Amino acid sequence: MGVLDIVPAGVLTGDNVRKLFEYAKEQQFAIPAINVTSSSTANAVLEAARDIKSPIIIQVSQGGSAYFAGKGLANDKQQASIAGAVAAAHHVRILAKEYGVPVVLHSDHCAKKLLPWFDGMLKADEDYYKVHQEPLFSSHMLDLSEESKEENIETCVAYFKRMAPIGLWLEMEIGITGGEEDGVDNTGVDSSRLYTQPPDIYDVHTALAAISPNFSIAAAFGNVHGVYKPGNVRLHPELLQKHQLYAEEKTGKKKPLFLVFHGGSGSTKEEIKTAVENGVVKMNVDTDTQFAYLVGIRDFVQNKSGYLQSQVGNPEGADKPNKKYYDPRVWVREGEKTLTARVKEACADLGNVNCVLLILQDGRSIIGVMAGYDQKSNVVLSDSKERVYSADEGVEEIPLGLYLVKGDQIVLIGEVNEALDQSVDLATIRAEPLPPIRY
Ligand SMILES: O=C(CO)COP(=O)(O)O
Ligand SMILES: O=C[C@H](O)COP(=O)(O)O
Ligand SMILES: [Zn+2]
Ligand SMILES: [Zn+2]
Repeated sequence: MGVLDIVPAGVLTGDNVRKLFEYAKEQQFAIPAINVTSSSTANAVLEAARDIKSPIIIQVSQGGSAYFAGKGLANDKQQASIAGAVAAAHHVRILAKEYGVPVVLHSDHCAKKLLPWFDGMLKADEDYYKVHQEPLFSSHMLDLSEESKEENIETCVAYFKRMAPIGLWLEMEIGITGGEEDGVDNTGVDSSRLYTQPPDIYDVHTALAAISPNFSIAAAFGNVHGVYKPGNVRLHPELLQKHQLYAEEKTGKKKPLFLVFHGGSGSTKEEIKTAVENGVVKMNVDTDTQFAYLVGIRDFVQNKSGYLQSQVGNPEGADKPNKKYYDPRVWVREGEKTLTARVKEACADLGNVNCVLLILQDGRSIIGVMAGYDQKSNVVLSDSKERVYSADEGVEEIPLGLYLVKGDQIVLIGEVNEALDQSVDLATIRAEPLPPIRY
């Protein structure tokens, strides 16, 4: 049974969102939530999900929404953030079905001072509901964690009463995510506030469960936005088990909480695994995917420098045109490929892969991601480049194995007898010199 037996492809709303998260909790995997800021980044995320046949969460922050609308627009009343979020939502709604994967369409942190942005999105959801009997978005986050617990819960309850009847999921935050988020600088916050206590979580659960089961809690366990030098961030995902046990004792239900992991970038595979074991169903990743998007473009600009200095004239001749190098569809595409690869890695870390996935890497350097699906006759392998290799296209069954992506070619390095989801340290298996490290 796969995820498409549980929920349909396309943007999910209402009980389908809960069904997906319930399935994830049961099966002990989580879904990455990737911040997008443009159609290009949104498409690259959808492409990753499509390649590995996995559900995905696409989210926009308040600043990301304004960027989606265009930085040239005024945003003094959150009008650009509202319009940008709505535009992003329609874009994702139209394309999610084409990519054929379930998508949770979400808005990220909304602090008290940004509530006009939230109000604008909620109005768009209500208007959409009148026509389509479902909201525009799947879910929204409220982040009143800077305020008192009472005010935080009260605000969430008031909004949730409006959201639940139209099929919107609510994510709320209690305890503070360190680092920076839109207009809120939590870099100097007292470290005790970075770890939420079980009774506080349970108070949230009690207040929201009285309205609807469709909500999740971003509990702080030392999470920080951004990536810093090792040792700066002390993540304690094992604390999440205490929240589950506390709520379990009170409610009599096993692992009753849907938990959200903020600040996913830079986390170790072990930390991620522990979080998922303790009921995390969503992990936010922004900083690492921002960097991944840069890498492909950076490398292209560096490697093709001689072709990018003028419209005409390159190392092959003074009269050679360079259009096929400076066309944004060429160089932006390189960023999309490296972003797609990083999203697949996040999916693999979270166990959110409905096929065989091989990540070829040297330490933290990804040099290729292979997604495959082998049902004997129907092999599909993607090298996270343009092509998807499939049996239908006349490519014969491709054995499961360790592959090296070399230019447009995929080279089999070694066969593997059983399906596996794993990262492969190329240094231990390579039979030939490493290609240039791309990541
Ligand atoms: O939590 C996040 C967005 O809400 C993302 O955090 P990172 O940028 O640290 O991945
Ligand atoms: O809040 C965390 C997310 O990474 C959003 O970031 P942003 O506000 O820079 O868009
Ligand atoms: Zn916060
Ligand atoms: Zn966050």
